[in-house]
Amino acid sequence: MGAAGGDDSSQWDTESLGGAGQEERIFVSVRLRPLNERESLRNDVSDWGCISNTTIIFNKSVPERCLYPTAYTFDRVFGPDCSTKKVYEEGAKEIALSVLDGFNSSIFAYGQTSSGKTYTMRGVTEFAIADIFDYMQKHQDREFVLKFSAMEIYNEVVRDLLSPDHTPLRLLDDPERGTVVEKLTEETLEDWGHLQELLAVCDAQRQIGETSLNEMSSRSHQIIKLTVESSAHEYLTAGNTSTLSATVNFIDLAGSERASQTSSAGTRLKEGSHINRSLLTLGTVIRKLSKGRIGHVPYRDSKLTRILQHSLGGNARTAIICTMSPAHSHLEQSKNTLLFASCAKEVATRAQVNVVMSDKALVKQLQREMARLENELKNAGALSGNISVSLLREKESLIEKMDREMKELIQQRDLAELRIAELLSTGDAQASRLLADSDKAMGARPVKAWMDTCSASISLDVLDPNRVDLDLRINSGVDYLQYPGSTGGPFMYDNRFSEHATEGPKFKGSGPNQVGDENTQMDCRFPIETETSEQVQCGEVKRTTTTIKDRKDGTLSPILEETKQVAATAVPENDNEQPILNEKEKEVETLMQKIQQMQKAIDCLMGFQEKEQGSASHEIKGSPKTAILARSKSCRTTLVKHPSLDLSEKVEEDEHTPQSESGIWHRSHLSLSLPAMKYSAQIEVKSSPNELEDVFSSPETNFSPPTRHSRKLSRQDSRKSVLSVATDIRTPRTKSSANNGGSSITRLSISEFKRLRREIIELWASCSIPLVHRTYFFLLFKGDPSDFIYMEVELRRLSNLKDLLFDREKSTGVGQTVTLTSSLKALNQEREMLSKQMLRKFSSKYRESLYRQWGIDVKSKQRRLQLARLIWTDTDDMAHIKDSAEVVARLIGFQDPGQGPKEMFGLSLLHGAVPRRSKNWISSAASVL
Ligand SMILES: Nc1ncnc2c1ncn2[C@@H]1O[C@H](COP(=O)(O)OP(=O)(O)OP(=O)(O)O)[C@@H](O)[C@H]1O
Repeated sequence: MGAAGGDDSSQWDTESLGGAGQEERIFVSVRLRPLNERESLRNDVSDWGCISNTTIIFNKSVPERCLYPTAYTFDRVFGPDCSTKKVYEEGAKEIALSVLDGFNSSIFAYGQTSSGKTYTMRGVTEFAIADIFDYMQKHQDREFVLKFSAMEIYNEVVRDLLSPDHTPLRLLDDPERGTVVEKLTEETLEDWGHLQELLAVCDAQRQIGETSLNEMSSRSHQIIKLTVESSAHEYLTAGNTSTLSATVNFIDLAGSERASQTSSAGTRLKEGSHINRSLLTLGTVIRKLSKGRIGHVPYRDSKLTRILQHSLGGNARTAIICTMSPAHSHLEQSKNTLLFASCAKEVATRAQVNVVMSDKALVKQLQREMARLENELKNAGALSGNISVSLLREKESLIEKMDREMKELIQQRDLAELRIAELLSTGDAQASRLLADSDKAMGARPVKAWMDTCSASISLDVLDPNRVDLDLRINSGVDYLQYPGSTGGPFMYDNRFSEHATEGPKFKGSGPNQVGDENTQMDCRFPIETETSEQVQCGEVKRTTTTIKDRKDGTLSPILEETKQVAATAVPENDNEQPILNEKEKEVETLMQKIQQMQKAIDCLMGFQEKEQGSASHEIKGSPKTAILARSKSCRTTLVKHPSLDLSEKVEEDEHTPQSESGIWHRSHLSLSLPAMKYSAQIEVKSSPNELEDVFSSPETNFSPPTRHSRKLSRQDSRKSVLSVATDIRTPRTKSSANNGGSSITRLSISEFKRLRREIIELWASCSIPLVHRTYFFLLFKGDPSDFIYMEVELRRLSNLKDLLFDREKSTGVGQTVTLTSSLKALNQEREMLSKQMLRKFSSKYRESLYRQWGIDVKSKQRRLQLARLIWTDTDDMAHIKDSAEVVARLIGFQDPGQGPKEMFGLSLLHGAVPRRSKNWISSAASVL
């Protein structure tokens, strides 16, 4: 251990000391005193010897040696011949003088009674204080203040050794300084002489008693505290200096003793008991600390450990000098001392420089700190303001740029879609030519007449841009070829032949085509040529399962019969046409891929824009995002209104066979992939009016369900437009024949529509949604492409509402607290209201018919209420739902629900909400979502 405080260059350089907050082990040394006169007289032998500066060994001549370790190593070991000066220099000085650097420090003397603790500590204390005086002498640039105090802990009572008053002192817990002794006398040490006086007072005051082992046995623990405060003169005059303040403790513990050895009794015995108990606590604390502070450290179990808490593993540098008697008679006590020393050397402390600031300096420093913080705040504010403004501008320009790009992409996509439609629509010419060529080759009839009866439409599924639904229809009246598609999905290849048509397409049959055969495998190819003649395009209807139906009378129509024959004949492929076809396929593929890429970019841009604009709530997750490009190339309508056609009902009956009973509505699904392509052609685009017939018409009741509102969503909302573009492109030929009635608008996936509607209906029931809302929604949305958006929104709103209802009472954000119970209650009230309306709105005759229809006894009590409570209850029965909607619609007066636009479905789902129109149904819906 080197001398601390002696090196001027490092006195005030706390960092160079490396002790600021750094962990440091307790410095443990052992001092072995010589056998004293008494021991020598007893012919006691010395059991211990020091073999080096750090190792003490047990005397091998003693038989018990085998029971104990024979060698102990410590930071320093001092033999019997070592002077106290050396013990101080090498075992305590550095620690003691670190007080001059602002570190608290403690020097302990621990050992059995009469082992030389007092002898050692007296010397160490004097040497240390002498060095401190010396240091002060050498550092006139600083002003030092030494404060001396002393106390003893006698029989677990703290006493002031500098005061004649032996009143026990209280221990106080100070949050900063730890345990402090209240009213402890503190003398400012003036000089060496003063120190000697004070030490003498302490000696005089300390409890000393005679035991058989020590004539002057210390019966108490003595703690001498020397607090060193220092500050530089130059700063003192400026009034803003900080002061280093630290305390060094010189602790002379009472010695552990055996009553049998000390022959103590009475007072001595009691003293010894307290001494041993407090030393036991000290040993426990040291042992616990040596194991890494695991668990509770019982500092408060004794006043000694409580007062010395900081010195034992806290903010202090600590050195322990363990004193030992070498006498064989004290072997047991010596071993205990060495055991204690072994534990102590494992204990770590964490000393920090203690700086005390003067009030003036403190005020000045606080002012500086405040100014600095204010400055930082200003800078931060200015910086963040600048950042916010620039960030905002950046985002705005980004949004504008994205908007432009998005519009461009949408335009390109639309053009691409139109291009494909154009290619396909003009394909009939090519098809006619090729078919005619083929027919000529096989002596068949010209195909032009047949082609005039054909229709084709193409549907682009934006959700799955790889898919293009090609809808080819050949009208035939009652006879038809039906291509349900390999999967039986909703998109079917529609192929109807006109009764009067004389020609049909060429089929390359791959299986037997017997009259009346069903599920015949056929390979059907439709070569299509572009009108622009820029490139040749080919659409190919892949291998499909063909169902051939007879006339009612069991005979085949001529065209059907001929077609079947043609199909069975299997025209050989024209090798010359194949490259052309491939080229066309490639172009279509290129177009489709371009569309796909553009759509992705649009979606990406819009998604990002919404995110940027904080309008993510408008996003409709899981939306089918299906865009339709339906194009008729037929001179006749391809979707003929049939009196018995109720598509929605048919769909309900069989999801996997989307063909009408009459079989006049079929589609074929054609999937094509197209690479990117740039378009510049200007193609006239015209939107067709929505001409779908009301699939919910109810002939029995003459009820007029809502007519279609405009299916076309505003282009102002580009997202909406992307989601629900429904464009019908007609060639002049189509236009000229449009008045034949019907429409070529292609419906979206009916199974998807059904799935959504079913989910919605179930959620209506789960959430006890008002029947009026259900009715209006049910009647207004029937599967039109644009309906999907509304349905997705409705589904999402309902899902969220269900989460709310089934979770716990939550505010809906509209000032209402909705629970499942309250919804149900409101629903019951609505049913009661409807039952009352029945009396006013329905004639008794009609009511009776309703009772009978709904299986209610016409003479039973509360018949109207029964009916009101029956409607909208069976979510699985679509007929029930439809009838329920009809009843409610009549009661509420939805005579022309079509006047109520779809936009009204931004209204609240909650009971009591008055249906109203919303200017922006999406934002309204978003508020609920
Ligand atoms: N290293 C030493 N060299 C010579 N004499 C010593 C040494 N250590 C102690 N002594 C003597 O041994 C006797 C007991 O010493 P001291 O009183 O310091 O023991 P102690 O540990 O303080 O005992 P207690 O715990 O009973 O107070 C004293 O007379 C002292 O002078």
